[in-house]
Amino acid sequence: MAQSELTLESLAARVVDLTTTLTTALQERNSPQPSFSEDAPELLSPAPEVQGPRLQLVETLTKMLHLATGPTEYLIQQCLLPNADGLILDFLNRFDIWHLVPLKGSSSYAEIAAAIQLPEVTVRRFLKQAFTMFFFLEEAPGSDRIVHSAASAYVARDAARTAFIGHCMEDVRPAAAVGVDALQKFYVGHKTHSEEEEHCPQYLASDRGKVRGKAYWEFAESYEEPGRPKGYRAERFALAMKALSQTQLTAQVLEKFDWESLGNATVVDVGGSTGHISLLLAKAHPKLKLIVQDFPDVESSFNEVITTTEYASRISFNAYNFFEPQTLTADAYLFKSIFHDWSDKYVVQILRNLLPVLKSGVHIIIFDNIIPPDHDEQGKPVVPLSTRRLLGAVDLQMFVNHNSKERKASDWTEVVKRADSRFDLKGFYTVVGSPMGIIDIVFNA
Ligand SMILES: C[S@@+](CC[C@H](N)C(=O)[O-])C[C@H]1O[C@@H](n2cnc3c(N)ncnc32)[C@H](O)[C@@H]1O
Repeated sequence: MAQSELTLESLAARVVDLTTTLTTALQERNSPQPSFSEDAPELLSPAPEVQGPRLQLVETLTKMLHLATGPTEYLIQQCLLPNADGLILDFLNRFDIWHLVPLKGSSSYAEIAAAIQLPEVTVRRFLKQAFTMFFFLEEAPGSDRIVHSAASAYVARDAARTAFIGHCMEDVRPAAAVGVDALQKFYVGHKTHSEEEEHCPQYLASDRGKVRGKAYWEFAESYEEPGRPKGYRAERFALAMKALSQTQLTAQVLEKFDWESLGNATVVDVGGSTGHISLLLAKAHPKLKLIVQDFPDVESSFNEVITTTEYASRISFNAYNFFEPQTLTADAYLFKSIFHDWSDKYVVQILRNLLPVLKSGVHIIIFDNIIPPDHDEQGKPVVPLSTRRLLGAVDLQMFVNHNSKERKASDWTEVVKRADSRFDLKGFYTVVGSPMGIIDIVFNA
């Protein structure tokens, strides 16, 4: 049905159908149903029979909400809510309210205010807005005591999630605020989009009154402020990547490549950060040896994550700058969430830096977002609205932070072939419910 023909009633009927399909699929798998409570399931089953109707339900409800809201209220909301939502999320995270309310317990407004040395009246004002975002709630309406909601408990349970919020609120938000300034300064009057890294909002953003003026990675490594160690933003970013992985069916996507077919193989995880992807591979494939490459400063965080695990003997660290020629010989090179940080010009350089060590048959495995087409040949949307919105947001975040972009299958083919015609694209593999996919490339000398 065309969007213009949708009515509240037709949407409501579809909501009922999809709700039945989803709850039945969960029951059949003995999976818990979603709930508002602190111990709500963090992620519904990854099975396509669950993820398919779940995403369609979210889309149908979103459309229904849009109709019920109407254009007047919608515009007011769009102008006011993003600023307020960002402010609240930044407040909850920087003052670590997540841990001032105990899981399975409660805290009073006065206790929270005393712990963060803010006036109680201010804390009440900010928390009141947080409740409307489903973060925390009063123990009972009007109560003086605060308890966790499903969403706030989810954040409190894992430091990677607060790291992800910190990255989005403190690294990206100031740059997004000057995104249009960057368009006006660097892009107006040009026919093509610049491939230069310094033409991104990150360069114009400021922190505590000081303009950044440098690339994100350099900024994250070198930034200091009173009370925080130099480079804390880089360490936080590494942890944030772990949180993002938890939401993208990472293990399922990773297994779309037949790792067992490599036999007793060495895999280099280029830009592998603290090694959390290599850890997944080491657990699932005992014959693999993994080498994580990243900036030298990442090694201490890598050691914290990997050395205490039983897989440490098969995962090592190698300090390497991927803008230098590769020196390690391996059976496969994995690039997980690397290339979306770079415009085509730089992707080509990074791929060409593999050439000195490549032999025929070596795999280059790109694990990254693969943007689906907007519509099929009949004009029907290919992916649900919520996925399109999130992918669009990630794409813009790449512009804001790096002047890079997310890529469709045809963009991937084009940039890989631009790097070297001997890179043979064997296939694109995706999983329902994840924006990410595997691109398998084999080098043909
Ligand atoms: C988006 S993160 C991806 C990390 C990891 N592969 C994952 O998926 O979680 C990009 C990584 O590339 C690393 N990186 C950026 N520039 C690099 C360079 N020139 N040489 C080596 N690593 C680099 C960063 O330190 C970071 O760990």
